[in-house]
Amino acid sequence: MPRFSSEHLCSEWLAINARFTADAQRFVADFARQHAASLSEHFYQEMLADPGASQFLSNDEVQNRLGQSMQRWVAGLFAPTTEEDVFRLIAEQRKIGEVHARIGIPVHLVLRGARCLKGRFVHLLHHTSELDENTHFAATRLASDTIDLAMEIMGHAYSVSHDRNSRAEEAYRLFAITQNIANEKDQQRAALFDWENQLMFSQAIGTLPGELPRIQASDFGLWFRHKGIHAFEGSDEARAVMDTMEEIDNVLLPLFGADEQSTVLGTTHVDLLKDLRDKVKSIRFHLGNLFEQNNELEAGRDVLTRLLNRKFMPVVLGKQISQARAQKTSFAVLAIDIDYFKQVNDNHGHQAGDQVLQQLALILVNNSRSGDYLFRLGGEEFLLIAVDMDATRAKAMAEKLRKSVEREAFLLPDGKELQTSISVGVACFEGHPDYQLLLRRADDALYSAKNRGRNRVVMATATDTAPQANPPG
Ligand SMILES: Nc1nc2c(ncn2[C@@H]2O[C@H](COP(=O)(O)OP(=O)(O)OP(=O)(O)O)[C@@H](O)[C@H]2O)c(=O)[nH]1
Repeated sequence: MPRFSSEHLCSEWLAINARFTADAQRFVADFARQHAASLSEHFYQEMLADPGASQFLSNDEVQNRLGQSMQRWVAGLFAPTTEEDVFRLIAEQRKIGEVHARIGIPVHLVLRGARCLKGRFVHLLHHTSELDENTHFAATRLASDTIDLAMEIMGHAYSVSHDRNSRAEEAYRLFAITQNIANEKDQQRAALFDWENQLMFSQAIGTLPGELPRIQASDFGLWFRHKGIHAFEGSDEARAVMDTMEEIDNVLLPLFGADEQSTVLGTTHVDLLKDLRDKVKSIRFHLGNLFEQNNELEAGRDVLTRLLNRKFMPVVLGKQISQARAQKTSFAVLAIDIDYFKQVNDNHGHQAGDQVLQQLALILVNNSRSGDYLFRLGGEEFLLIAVDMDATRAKAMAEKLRKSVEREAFLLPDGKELQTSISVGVACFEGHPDYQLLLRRADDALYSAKNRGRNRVVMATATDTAPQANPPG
């Protein structure tokens, strides 16, 4: 999606301001600052009364934070004095748009919120007795145009981010259905070949048309109709495979069976065979393309450890958050990092380091449940998403993991053994819809575990409070 450059938007922002006198600009900026708190309060009253919007605002943390952010946003929007200020404002609107997309707030609610704010702003201006008619008119236009431009920038960032999230979501769905794409591809090609052989044999021995093996009922047909079609949903090629299978079963197969020289509706037996072969060829061709296009799905896994890589982390966290909010459950995020891993590489070589990473991945797999998600985020950093988990159990799980690593004798390529340890930062979902906040809390807790001496678990307690250390042992 093409987007206007920051320079272009900056010139538009400045052009809006330039249409008004310096006095009018100052007045609006002061007015916004003075009324930021009451505008924010009005906004939340209105939005909480809306059942569609209140689900995104029902959490205390959201309300407290958003109330303050909203006041800052209103107070800062009309006060740019330099180009640098405008660039900063543009970046801020983009960031807000991205957060809205990440949280999944429907765009109409964002626009509704903007309308509500604008209406209140105009209302307050209207009831300000000190204003002469000209200033009132200028202030209303300036406020309105500025909010519109801010919403436009926000809206654009929203759609770009939303598109990206949808593509990741789509890829994840596909990934989940067809776990090992290379295997699946070989298996399905073989299944298609099997059906073709069976058909040739059946028709060679004179099987009646009604009893010939139907492609839609074959292993390949079943897989494609029930799994493939979902995995490749929306693609023209998948539709073409479905149509071709239907045509083979419903049009071509009933024409078989007559003796070899006869013609059916002007079509000879040989023509029929050629037609069938062409149709199977086209299925094979489309299938190859479908798998080819989705080859990058394998990129969802880390090659060294076979854990998930960070590609699908936003999708998985987004899904967990929606589920936890809907079912009023909790889950935990464990940020895990090997201590002094650089020394392993330095002292024993990179290959030894790789082997340690693989063994650690195995310990993580063995100490988590099959519903949990394990990611290698890069280097020696791992992330465990422990589903249906409260803080007490998450802490126990992290401790168990830490102890398992501490006890493990890691085997090196030269046959020697090595002891190592991990630091873990644990954050539990608290109701905030933005997964970045949760990750940040887990990261801060991990950072704190490192600072306090490593080989320990630190729980990130409630938002904005200092993480609490859990002494090792
Ligand atoms: N063997 C191997 N090493 C890697 C890989 N990815 C990153 N590393 C190394 O991991 C090391 C990470 O070192 P640091 O970030 O300094 O952290 P550390 O030594 O573990 O220290 P603390 O985390 O502070 O306890 C670096 O030396 C990287 O080169 C990999 O895939 N294989």
